[in-house]
Amino acid sequence: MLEIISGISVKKVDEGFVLDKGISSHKLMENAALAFCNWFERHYQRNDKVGIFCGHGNNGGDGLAIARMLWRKGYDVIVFLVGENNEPSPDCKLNRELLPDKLPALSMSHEDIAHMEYDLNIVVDALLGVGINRPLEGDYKNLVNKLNSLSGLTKISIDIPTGLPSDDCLAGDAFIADITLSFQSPKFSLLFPEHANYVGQLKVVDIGINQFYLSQFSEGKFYVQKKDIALRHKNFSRFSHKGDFGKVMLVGGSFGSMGAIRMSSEAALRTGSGLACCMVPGCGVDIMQVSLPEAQVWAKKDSDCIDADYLGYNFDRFDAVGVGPGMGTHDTTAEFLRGFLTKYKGPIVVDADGLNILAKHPEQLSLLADRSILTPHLLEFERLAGHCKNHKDRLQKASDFSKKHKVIIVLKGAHTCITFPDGRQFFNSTGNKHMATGGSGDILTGMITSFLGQGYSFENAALCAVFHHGLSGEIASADKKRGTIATDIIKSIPLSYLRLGIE
Ligand SMILES: NC(=O)C1=CN([C@@H]2O[C@H](COP(=O)(O)OP(=O)(O)OC[C@H]3O[C@@H](n4cnc5c(N)ncnc54)[C@H](OP(=O)(O)O)[C@@H]3O)[C@@H](O)[C@H]2O)[C@H](O)CC1
Ligand SMILES: [K+]
Repeated sequence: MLEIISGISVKKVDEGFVLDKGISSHKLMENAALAFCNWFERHYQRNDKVGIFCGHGNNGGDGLAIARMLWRKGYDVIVFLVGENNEPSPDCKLNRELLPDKLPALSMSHEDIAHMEYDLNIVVDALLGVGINRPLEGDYKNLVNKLNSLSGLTKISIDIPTGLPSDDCLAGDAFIADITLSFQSPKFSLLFPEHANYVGQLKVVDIGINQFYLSQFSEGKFYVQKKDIALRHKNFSRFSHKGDFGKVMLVGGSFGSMGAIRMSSEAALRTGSGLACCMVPGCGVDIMQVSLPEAQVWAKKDSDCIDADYLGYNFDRFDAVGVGPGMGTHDTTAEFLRGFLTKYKGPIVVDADGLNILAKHPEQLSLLADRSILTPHLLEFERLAGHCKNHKDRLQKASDFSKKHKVIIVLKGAHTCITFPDGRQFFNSTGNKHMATGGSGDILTGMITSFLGQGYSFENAALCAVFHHGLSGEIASADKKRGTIATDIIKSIPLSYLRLGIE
C-alpha cells in the first residue's frame, strides 16, 4: 500500500534512499524523468509541440531532464526557463548545463511572460513542486496565470500543480492541469476536492523508491491501488455453497423511496452474497419482488415506513446488516434504529437516512457496535460531526470521530477516504465524476454489507467494496460518460471482479 507522506518528508526520503543505494540525487532525478517520459510516450505523438516550463528548484530540474529525454526521442520540445534570478538547486543547475545546444531554451523575462505567444499543443508545468513555501508571486504567479488562460492545449503538471502546497489548502494562485503525474506517491493535497480542478486526472508513477524508505515517514495515510486489493479477496473453493457466501439483510425504503434499498440489495447480490433479504415497509413489497426476484423480502403489511414493530424480527440469522437507504427519518423509524442498534451486534453498515437519524439523535451513537461502518457523503458527515472549514479539517474530524465512537468512517467522494479508529486513513484510487449520480452511494452500502457477510474483515470489506465500487463506475461510464446511472454501475460489478482476475 502506498504511503502518502508529507512534502517535507519527500526530501528526507530522497536523501535516505540516495545515501543507502549509493546513487547520486541526479540519478534519482533521471529515474523520475524517465518514468515521466515512458508514460508520455505512450500517450503523445512525436509531432506534438511540447513547451516545458522549468523553475529553479528540483521540480524545474525534473522538467529539464524530461526536456532532454523527450528531445532525444524526437519530440518537438521548447524549454522555458523561469526564476533565473534565484540560485538554482544543484540538480537543476546540472540539468540546465546538460541541455543539448540544439534544444531551444528561452529565458522568460517579465515582458516575455506578458506577451507570450507560442504555438504549443502540450504545456508541461515543471515550475515548482513540493518545495513551495508561500503563495505564488512575481514571475511565477504571472506565468501560471498566463498559462491558465491558454485554451485548446493539454496541460500536464509534474509532481504537483505549481502553487498547490503539498499538505494544505491552496492560498493564492495555482496552475490548472488536465493531468498531474505525481512521483512515487500522491501528495496529500492532490486528494482534496477543493483542488480537483487544479489536479485534473491524477496519475502516480513509480520512480523506484521502495516502501521501506517511505514507511519510515509514515503518517498512517495510504493510497489504495489495484495491486493492494486483489490480495485482500477471499478464495472460495469449488465445494463452497450458498451459506459460505453469507446471508445479508438490507433495511430501508419508505413510501416513494424504494429505489435506494432495491439498488443496495441488487448490489449485495452482484457482489456475491449467497442470500440477500430486504426489510422494507409494506408499500414496497410488490416493488421489490417484481424488480428483484432474487431477493427475499420481509415487511409489515400496510406500512409506509420501517417502524418499531419491525424489531420483532430475528436479525441474528444474518451475517451482516446494512441499514438506511431510502428509509426516511420519521420518529418511528428512529425508534426502530435505536432498538436495532441495541439488539443486533453483528457487522453493520449505516448509510443515508440511517446516518441522518444518528445526526438527529446523537445519543444513539453510543449504541453502535465497535467497528460499525458508517458511509456518509460530505454533507451527511458534517451533519454528524459538525461544520468543516475545508477537506483537511474534514479528514481530521473523520479521524477524531472514528476514534471517539470506535467506528469506521467511509467518507464518500472523489478519492473516498476510509478512516479506522486507530487513525489510519486509506484513500481510494478508482472512480470518476460520472459516478456522482443518485443511487451510487446505495450501491456501496450493498457492496460493503455483502463483503462483511462473506466473512471479510471490517478492513478488507471496506477497502474491497470502495475499490470495486469505483472500478465498476469507471467500467460503466466508459461508453456512457455523463449519461451513466446507478444501475449501470451495479451491472459492472461482475466486470470489476474480472479486471482483478477474481472469479
Ligand atoms: N521522491 C520524489 O518525489 C522526487 C522529487 N523530485 C522533485 O523535486 C521536487 C521538489 O524540489 P524542491 O527543490 O524541494 O522544490 P521546488 O522545485 O518546488 O522549488 C523550491 C524552490 O522554490 C522556492 N520557492 C518556494 N515557494 C516559492 C514561491 N511561492 N515562488 C517562488 N519560489 C518559491 C524555494 O526557494 P526559496 O529560497 O525562495 O524559499 C525553493 O528553492 C518535487 O516536487 C519533485 O518534482 C526529484 O526530482 C526526484 C525525487
Ligand atoms: K509542478
